[in-house]
Amino acid sequence: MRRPLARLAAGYLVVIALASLLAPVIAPYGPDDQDLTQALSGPTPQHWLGTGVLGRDVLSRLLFGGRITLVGVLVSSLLFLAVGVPMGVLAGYFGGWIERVVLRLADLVYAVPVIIVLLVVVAIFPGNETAAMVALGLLAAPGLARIVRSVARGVREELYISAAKVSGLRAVTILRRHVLPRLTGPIVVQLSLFGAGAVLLETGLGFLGVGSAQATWGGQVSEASTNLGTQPWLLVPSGFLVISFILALGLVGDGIRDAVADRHHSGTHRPRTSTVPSSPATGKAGALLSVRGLTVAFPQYGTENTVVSGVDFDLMPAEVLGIVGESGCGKSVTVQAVLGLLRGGRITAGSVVFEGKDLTQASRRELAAVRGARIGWVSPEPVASLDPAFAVGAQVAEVVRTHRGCSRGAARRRAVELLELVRLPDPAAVARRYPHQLSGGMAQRVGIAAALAGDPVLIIADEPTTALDVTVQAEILDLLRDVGTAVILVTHDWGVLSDLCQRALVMYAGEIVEEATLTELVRTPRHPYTAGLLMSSPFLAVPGKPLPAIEGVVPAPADWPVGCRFQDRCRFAAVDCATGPVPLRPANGGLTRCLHHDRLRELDVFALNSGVSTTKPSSSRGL
Ligand SMILES: Nc1ncnc2c1ncn2[C@@H]1O[C@H](COP(=O)(O)OP(=O)(O)OP(=O)(O)O)[C@@H](O)[C@H]1O
Repeated sequence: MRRPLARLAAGYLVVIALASLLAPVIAPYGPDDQDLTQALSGPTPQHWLGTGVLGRDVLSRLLFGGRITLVGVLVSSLLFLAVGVPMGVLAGYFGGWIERVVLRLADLVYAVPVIIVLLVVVAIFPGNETAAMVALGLLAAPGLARIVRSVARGVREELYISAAKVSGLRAVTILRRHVLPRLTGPIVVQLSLFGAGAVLLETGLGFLGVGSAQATWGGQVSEASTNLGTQPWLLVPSGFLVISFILALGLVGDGIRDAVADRHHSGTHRPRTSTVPSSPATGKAGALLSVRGLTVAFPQYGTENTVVSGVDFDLMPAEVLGIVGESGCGKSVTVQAVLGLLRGGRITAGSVVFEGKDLTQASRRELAAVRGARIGWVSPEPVASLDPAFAVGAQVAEVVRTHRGCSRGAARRRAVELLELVRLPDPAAVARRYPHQLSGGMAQRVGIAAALAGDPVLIIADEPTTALDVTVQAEILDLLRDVGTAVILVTHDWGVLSDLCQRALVMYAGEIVEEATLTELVRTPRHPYTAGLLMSSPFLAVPGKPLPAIEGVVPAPADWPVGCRFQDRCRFAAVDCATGPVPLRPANGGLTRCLHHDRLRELDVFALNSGVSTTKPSSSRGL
């Protein structure tokens, strides 16, 4: 309802449907009332939309005609849905022989010329348009099944479906709760396309003179076309009605599709923003980005599961900030929330103030203007983040054009400049290559070039070097250091962190447990989790000694304990750690969420670090 065009179109469809329904009450004449003295009159005070060849009132015939046309469209659309959706969902979700049968059936139906079948049907049931519409719905359903099947197949692979299966949910429940809602968008779009096609087909049958003998929209178009020479006006009312109806169906379909997409993909930002209470706390003066109280939840079995809670941090211009932690601690979700890229989840509280504007309150358009232009994104999977169907130069040029609005030629030249900037040898030749012709390191450079295309002031890089070998890693890190923008670097690798970052946040179980400059963090960790991470880093391994590991695993969001979330894995845990939430408090020049950080001096990591400089020697990366 927030989309004005879709709302207008929906209102128009409702008016047309109501007017058709109330035709016996509101039509000025009966559909077949004749007045031969007024034949082909054009608009007059008695006949607002003119009359046909037998002097029948055009407005009345269109109103009555709507009843037959719309019922036909409704019947065929219901059949289209009732047959196509279950076929597609079952084929996509269960696969196997069901899928094979559905696909073969769809192939078979595709091979049948629809219009011939419909002509046969109207020949068998003369003048019965509903029979033709039933046939149309049945013939189009396998096409819908094919589309639904491919989307359902994608959804089937999602981890949460596996989790739902593992947790014993019945297939019907999984299909109803988890699969069907994700299919709404494509189904609505297909339905609006089909509805438009059905109206056109009904009009076509009327035009061919094989439709209903009663007044229909198609019949009106047919009558108008045979009298085009004597009364061209006659085509205006029926033509306008058919065209505007189809247009309105398309707009409503697109509106619903976008609304569904918002809910499932980026609803985080726009429609729900009014429900997000902004944190009263303001950011640090001069900060480029200030995140306060950021809390993110994902839907799970009818409720919402908070996976990141109360994240606060500031990023100054040109600062390089690291976010470190084990897998599943919430690093990626945090940066995705900053970018408004949460898929399926939403921000339930907090603010993300970037250049003075709270992105959680920004409209989709405002967000699109920030993403790519002011904030660049470097993906963890360089090759997968490039479209295999296009040369990489064209892909970078596309981003340049989007943000600069320049000509194609200028965008191509800038793309080559950017490829040169990221130190790709022979950038003009690389620009012509496709992603599969690049190594991982080259693809990541192209990814960085694309991130730089809008001249951003901040680059968010989520595990940018994980998929690369060590020497290429070093080159990519050098590149990120030299781009001159602020950088948020998500990593679980202390080497990468110490190579690039001035300051780091340590995340554990969805919250920041420590924040400090990198030197401080490494020399004197303020949280046992940081100390554990450091001690288990291969960079600090002592030859001949087993690498210490933190016992246990990160608790799943649903199992976060009351109080300190690290308590179950912590050797310093005491009674007070479990009594209530532990706030992030200043300690030794940084921030910690540990009540007993003083006891960390008992750990080996201090001994290991004494005398270790974080200014790395040029021959080795990291600590
Ligand atoms: N789409 C999703 N739906 C439901 N839960 C999700 C989704 N994405 C992430 N989560 C949950 O959010 C939590 C944080 O995940 P996140 O990916 O941010 O961790 P991470 O620290 O970046 O780990 P990694 O280094 O493995 O990416 C995890 O418990 C994860 O299961």
